[in-house]
Amino acid sequence: MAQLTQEALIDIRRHLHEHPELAMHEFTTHDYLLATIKKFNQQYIEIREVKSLPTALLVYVNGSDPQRTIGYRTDIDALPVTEATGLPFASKNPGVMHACGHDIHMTVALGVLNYFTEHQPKDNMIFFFQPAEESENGGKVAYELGVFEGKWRPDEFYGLHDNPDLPAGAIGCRMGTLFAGTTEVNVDLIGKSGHAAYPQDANDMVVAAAQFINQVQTIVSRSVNPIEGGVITFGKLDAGTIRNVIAGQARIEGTIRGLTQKMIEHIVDRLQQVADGVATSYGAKVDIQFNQGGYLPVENNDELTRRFIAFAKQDAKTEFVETEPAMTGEDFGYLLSKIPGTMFWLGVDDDSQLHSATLNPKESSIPKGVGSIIRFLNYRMNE
Ligand SMILES: CC(=O)N[C@@H](CCC[C@H](N)C(=O)O)C(=O)O
Repeated sequence: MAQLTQEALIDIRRHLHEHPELAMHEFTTHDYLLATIKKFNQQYIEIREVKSLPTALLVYVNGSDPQRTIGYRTDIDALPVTEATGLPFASKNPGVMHACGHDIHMTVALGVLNYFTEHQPKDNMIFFFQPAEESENGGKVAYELGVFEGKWRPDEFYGLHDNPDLPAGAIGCRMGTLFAGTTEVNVDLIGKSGHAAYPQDANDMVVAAAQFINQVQTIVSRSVNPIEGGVITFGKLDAGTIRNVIAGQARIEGTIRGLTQKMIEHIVDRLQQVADGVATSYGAKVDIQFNQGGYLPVENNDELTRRFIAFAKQDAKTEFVETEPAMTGEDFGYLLSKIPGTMFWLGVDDDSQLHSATLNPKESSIPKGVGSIIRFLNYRMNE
């Protein structure tokens, strides 16, 4: 196959968009990526599958005169969101949608890989198609399985995330922290169910959950330095079965965000205190669990990011935007804690936010993103 045209890239993106799959279940996505890559020029590449992480895919590109190995990562999973875009290529998997733009990420990665299969790079390259970014931290899982050992360990790692607030195709980046660290929180409240008419004989966990949620609202407003900021969002609450039975149990699921590990730990401590307080005042069992997994703050490496930004600013065809840190999380933070690198934004110009059922990234961002990344990588390899 020759170099992919813009039309071919759009077809790829639409196919991926139509067939989204949840974290660690990206089997048809994996097969489609593999089939697509097998159509590329195989002369310089080696494709690798990982038995213990079956939806992951890696591709090694042999450089012509390698000084280093450059890694490029894309995530491949989708979200449990019911698509409401009305697009002709909307999701065919009910209740699942590429609502975070990973279809765009994969297409850009394929575009860049395809270019380097046609134009042998100077340095070696590794393309990592990573499962499970939205949950289950596929990047950390891969690292801990030893996927990046030996020649498969990049010296430096790059990856992008789409950004609806930036113009289509623009590249956004910053020195230091790009994304927050996140920690998942699950709270189980256990009291005693009973008849709606006899509250004195029951222990109502709807009321306890409401109290817990209300009290938590004071953590960020009263216990967090406003200059540093933090987020606690509960996206899910389950309690009770019917209007006239007092709920003996409730479950709350949420996520914490902070730009430093210290802030995350501070919020975790305060949540534990609020949970203990609600347990005491309601005579309930409140079990709170935290899981950070690989969602460490995304810390861009100074030297590599300075070079990346310098390139983007002077490249006439790249529109560069210096961005603020964002409270979105990314398990690329874990990989960047092990291997130096840079994460950056690709603008996709849309009114809908990430994780929204109406997210509709502008496809013109794809060829622009592919072009900017190829030019950056060639600059990096040849400076
Ligand atoms: C880019 C993006 O939206 N990433 C996710 C990462 C989720 C991390 C974890 N599962 C959590 O919910 O805390 C995000 O929600 O920011």
